[in-house]
Amino acid sequence: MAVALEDLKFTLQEVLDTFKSCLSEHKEVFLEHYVAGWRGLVRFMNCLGSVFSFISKDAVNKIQILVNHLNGENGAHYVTIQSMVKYELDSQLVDLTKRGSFPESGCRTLLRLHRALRWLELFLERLQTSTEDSNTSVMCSEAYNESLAQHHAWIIRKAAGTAFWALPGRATFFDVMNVGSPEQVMAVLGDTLPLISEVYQVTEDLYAQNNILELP
Ligand SMILES: CCCCCCCCCCCCC/C=C/[C@@H](O)[C@H](COP(=O)(O)O)NC(=O)CCCCCCCCCCCCCCC
Repeated sequence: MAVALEDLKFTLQEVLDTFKSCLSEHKEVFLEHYVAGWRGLVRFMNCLGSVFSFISKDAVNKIQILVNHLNGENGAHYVTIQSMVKYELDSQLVDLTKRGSFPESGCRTLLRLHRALRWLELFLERLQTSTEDSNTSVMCSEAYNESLAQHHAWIIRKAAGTAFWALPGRATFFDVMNVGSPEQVMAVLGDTLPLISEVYQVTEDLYAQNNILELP
């Protein structure tokens, strides 16, 4: 029952709001909220059709790895992304140069979602400046080519590129977002984009400082 009610009041606004609660006043990123934000995004993507299920499967898999860390016996080290990075690096729990003993480290797993967050940022920026006749598939693939694609093998790029053509048009896309009129969609985007960008940038800086932006 609780789940059904939650589904009923689902709107993209809430998902985007979750990203707002990610940052502490000291600019630490709470992993629990970060993961909750991703859960919501995946839920949204699932509403767009089954051609995206290979993408959501991978995202769900990665979300689950992080949740397992959070709920595991060392969960206290996983409260923020900052504490996770410190803990895993100090304890040598990360494969730094090639895949080996730690294929499910929090650091490498989160890095994949982090790169996808850049795609989201670029895509939402495009949506925000789009007009009625803008093409969502084009916006999506441009955002992808500028971000995630650079980290994907060609077979994945090909599959992703094909899926993007199945995206609904802008009007339907806005309906699925379920935040109201196009003007309200724009307002939500205007509110939220800076926060997503900030979460992205804080994470990017942290990974750069620790030299872990290219984890295998
Ligand atoms: C709205 C349409 C959704 C477009 C989604 C764009 C992202 C396309 C990503 C294609 C990933 C294909 C699946 C496989 C990926 C993995 O190979 C690859 C590498 O992992 P590995 O190092 O463990 O092997 N994984 C990844 O890069 C992580 C991908 C995570 C993708 C999450 C995408 C969530 C999208 C949420 C859409 C929400 C839209 C909201 C708009 C208002």
